[in-house]
Amino acid sequence: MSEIDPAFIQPIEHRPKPFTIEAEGIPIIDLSSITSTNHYENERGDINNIGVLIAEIGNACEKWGFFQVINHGVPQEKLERLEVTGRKFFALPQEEKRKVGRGEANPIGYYDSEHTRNVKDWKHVFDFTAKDHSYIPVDPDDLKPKQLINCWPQSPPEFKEDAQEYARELEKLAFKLLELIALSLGLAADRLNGYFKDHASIVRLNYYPSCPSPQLVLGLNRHKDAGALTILAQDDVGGLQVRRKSDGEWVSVRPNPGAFIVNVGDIVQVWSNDKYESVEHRVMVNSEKERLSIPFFFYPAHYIMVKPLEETIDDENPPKYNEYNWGVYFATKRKNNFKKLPVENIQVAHFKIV
Ligand SMILES: O=C(O)CCC(=O)C(=O)O
Ligand SMILES: [Fe+2]
Repeated sequence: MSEIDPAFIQPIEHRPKPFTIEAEGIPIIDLSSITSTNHYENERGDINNIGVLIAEIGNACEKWGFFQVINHGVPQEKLERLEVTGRKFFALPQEEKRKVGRGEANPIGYYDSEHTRNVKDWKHVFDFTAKDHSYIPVDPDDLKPKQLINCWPQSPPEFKEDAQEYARELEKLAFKLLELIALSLGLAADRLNGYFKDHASIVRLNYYPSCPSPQLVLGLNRHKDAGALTILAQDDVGGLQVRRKSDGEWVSVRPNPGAFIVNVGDIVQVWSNDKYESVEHRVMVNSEKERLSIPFFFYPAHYIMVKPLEETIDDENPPKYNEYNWGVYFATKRKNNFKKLPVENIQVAHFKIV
C-alpha cells in the first residue's frame, strides 16, 4: 500500500509510464545572431541575416509548440544564483515558508498545494511578478484589477535581489522571442509588443521533492500554459514531458545545460488562429532526486482582449476563436487551480468557434 496522500494520486490512465521516450528533435535554436545586436527590427540588412532563424522558430512552433534556445544572452551566473537561493528557500521549515504564503487575496508567494486538473501536484512553488507594479484581477467575482505585491522571504536575504535581476534578464529575452515569433508569423517585429506594455508576467520557482512512489503521482499534471510564451530553465535532473504533436506520445525533454526551453502558450495559439499550438506538457518526479525548474510566464496586460490577429484571417481562414479578456481568464484560471473544485479548469478551447 502506498503511504501517499490520496489527493496526489493520479487516475491510472494519467500515471507516468514505467519507461520514457526521449524527445528527439525538439529544435535547439542558436540566438547569437540577435543577442549580439538589438537593432534588427530597424535594419533591413539584419532582417535578411536572421531569415534562417525566423524560419527555424516558425517550424518549431508549428511542429512542436516547443523549442530550446542557446546563446540567448542571459548570463548563466544570474540563473545559477537564483537556483541556489531558491533551493535554500525551499529547504526552510514549512512555517518559515508559510510566512510568505500565497492566499486567495494575493495569489503569489509560496504555495504547496497546487491542483492542476483537480489532482494535487507533487511540488512546492514560489511565484513573484517580473515587474514591481503588476495589476491583474485575481477574483472572478471581483474583476477590479489588483496590484500584485511580491512578498519576499527574509531568508535567504539575497532572494529579492537575485529574483529581480533574473526577472530583468528574462524580460529582455521574452521581448526578443516575441519579436521573432511575430516575424515568423509574417508580422512586423513589434506587432505584438503593445500588448505587453503593462505586462503582468510571473516568474515561478517549481520545487519537486523526491517521491517514494513516483509512478503514482505527477510533479505537475498535464496542462497547457495560458499566457503568450513560457521560458523555462530546468536543472540537470529531468522530468519534463511534452505531448508530441505527431503521435500524441509523452516524450521527455533531456536537460541541456545553458539552454532555455520555450513554448508557445494559449494566447499565441489564438493570435495565430491555430497556426501555432499550445502543447500539453507535464512533469514526472523520481524517488531519488529533488528537482528545480524556473519558468518565466510572459503574460500580456490584463486589459487586452485576446482574439485571432486580423493578419491571420481571410475568407479561407475565418477566426477560430471568440475574443476573451486576458485578466478575466487569468482570474478564473487562478481560482480554479487554487483548490479542488467540482468543475473543469477554464481552457482556451471554451472560446473556440465551432
Ligand atoms: O518544471 C517543468 O519542467 C515545467 C513547469 C511548467 O510546465 C509550468 O510551471 O507551467
Ligand atoms: Fe507549463
